[in-house]
Amino acid sequence: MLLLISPINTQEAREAIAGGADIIDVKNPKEGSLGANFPWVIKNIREITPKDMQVSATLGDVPYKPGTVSLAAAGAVVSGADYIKVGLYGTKNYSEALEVMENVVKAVHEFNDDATIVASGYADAHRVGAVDPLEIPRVAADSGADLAMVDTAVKDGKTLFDFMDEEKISQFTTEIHDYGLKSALAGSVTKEQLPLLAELGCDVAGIRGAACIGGDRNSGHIHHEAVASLKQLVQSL
Ligand SMILES: O=C[C@H](O)COP(=O)(O)O
Repeated sequence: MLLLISPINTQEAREAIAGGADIIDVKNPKEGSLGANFPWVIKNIREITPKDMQVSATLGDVPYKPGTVSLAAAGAVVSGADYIKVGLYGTKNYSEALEVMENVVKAVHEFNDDATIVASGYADAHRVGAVDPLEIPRVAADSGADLAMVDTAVKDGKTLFDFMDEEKISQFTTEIHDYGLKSALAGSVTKEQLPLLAELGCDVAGIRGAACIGGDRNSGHIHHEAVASLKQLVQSL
């Protein structure tokens, strides 16, 4: 299992790199669960990140606007991201989500054929009217993406497991593996939950809160010691 850590600026990115994160996921929590950051932040973080380490960028909790979202995807790739995450927030069903993802895949591949593309749904999709998370593996596979992910849309202390039980998570990871693709799981995941995530077939664990001092994704800051302790655990699994 790989450890994806979500910094908001270069200072936090340095901490995540020093702590041994596998993927540096540039994010802007002020704009939501998968909030997008600015192109210059992505560019600056790419510049300080070792070349063999992937830099991810979230495009936001995106609306059902395939043109807008594919333009954002192109912007993220041009800014240096080689791992593109799309939060399918404003898409209500499989066909809307597929339309957005197909256009993102096309836009990303115009600039970088090797980039990794992640279709992300939300475990608590019912709270915001988004597409059912169990549709995401099919959306990822049919659109040509590389990973299917779930996160939580509302960051109010509830975790992934408050909305998806072990059986549903397993169903999600098994389906995406059957397509020959990978799974990513997030949603206020704690260090203690990492062994269970690995057991349930998680290929990439996405974390911000648990990598921050005090464990708060908004008021805290990523610290290399917290990241190193997560990484040590992940490596032992
Ligand atoms: O991509 C993963 C997210 O950054 C997870 O953030 P969180 O651990 O604060 O829910």
